[in-house]
Amino acid sequence: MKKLLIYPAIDDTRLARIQEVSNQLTVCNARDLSQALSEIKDADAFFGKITPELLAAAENLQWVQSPTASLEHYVFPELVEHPCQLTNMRGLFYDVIADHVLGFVLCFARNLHRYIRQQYEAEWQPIGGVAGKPDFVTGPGQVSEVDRSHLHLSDCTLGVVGAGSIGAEVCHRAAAFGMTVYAVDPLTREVPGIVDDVWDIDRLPDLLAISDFVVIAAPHTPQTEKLFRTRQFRQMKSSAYLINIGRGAIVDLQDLTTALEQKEIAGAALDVFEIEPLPANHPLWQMDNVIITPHIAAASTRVPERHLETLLENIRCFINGQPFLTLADKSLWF
Ligand SMILES: NC(=O)c1ccc[n+]([C@@H]2O[C@H](COP(=O)([O-])OP(=O)(O)OC[C@H]3O[C@@H](n4cnc5c(N)ncnc54)[C@H](O)[C@@H]3O)[C@@H](O)[C@H]2O)c1
Ligand SMILES: O=C(O)[C@H](O)CO
Repeated sequence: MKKLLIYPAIDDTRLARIQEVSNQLTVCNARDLSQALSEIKDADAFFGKITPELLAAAENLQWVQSPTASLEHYVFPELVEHPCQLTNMRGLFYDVIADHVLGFVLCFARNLHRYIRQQYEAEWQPIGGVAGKPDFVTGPGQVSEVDRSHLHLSDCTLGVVGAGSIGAEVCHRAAAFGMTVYAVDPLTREVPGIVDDVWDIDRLPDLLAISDFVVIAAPHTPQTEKLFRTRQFRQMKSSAYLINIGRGAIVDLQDLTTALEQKEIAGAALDVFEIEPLPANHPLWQMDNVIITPHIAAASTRVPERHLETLLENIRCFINGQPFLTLADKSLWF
């Protein structure tokens, strides 16, 4: 009989669902650290927050399940060296975060974030127009400044950095809006039906140079930390927008602030930040070309059930000796 240790303890409802999975599994839901330290000795599997102390006490551990998709605060050198397999919670948020990204894209394309600010002031002012003189309607074939200030999405290119489950769904949704879509990724070579040729990450400068919207959907890894600095912003079009729903550590916050102040890029929509919460006195809060959401892009009524389903499926795989649904490479952090 295999033994699964859970620590910190989970609620009775989820525990009952786990116990239903198999009669070949003993489940221990540790109430405190001292119980976890004694129970991990003969545990085969672990779900929760593993630490160097717990890992050192384990004599038979074969599998560790992280409760999060991201692993940057989870892996440590002894875990990387340990022979156990590590699985994460990727793949749960693909649709809801892609919706969040397209919400940002639509705001920038149609200036919705700026019109909402104007609405608070009862200000009737087409963006791009002269105050008090709406010049939206011009002669046949004439394009006004107001026209130019509102993007036609099917004229736009969206570039995705990280074509995993979230990045691929962003590609699908952007293509449905008629956008041209490109992506870079170190491993994925195709987003079926949308991008035949996902470029290797060394073509990031090419992606930045052609994109009207750059979407970061990559994990925080040693390779992606501060991947976006002044140099990368300068490689982007000055009319382009940056969207980050991956991890804050991928974008240097000071360099981004400077790039926005100096109009090296047109704007940014950010769900994640190098410093969270973003300090109340940070200049980004006051910029009308910046949209800020407080790390909630994954918030959804469906995610908790998917989270549990992923855990249950990985438990089934473990018991039956099948490949895990969400195996991670411990040394790569994803
Ligand atoms: N904003 C949020 O609340 C929120 C919620 C969930 C996940 N996330 C973040 O989104 C990330 C992606 O989630 P997912 O479910 O799509 O994971 P995933 O594992 O399916 O996809 C990650 C993709 O990033 C690629 N990648 C790795 N290194 C890269 C690099 N150097 N450059 C470009 N791409 C790289 C991987 O090859 C993979 O295709 C997570 O790791 C997490 O950090 C954020
Ligand atoms: O990585 C994850 O699981 C999400 O970002 C929630 O923190």
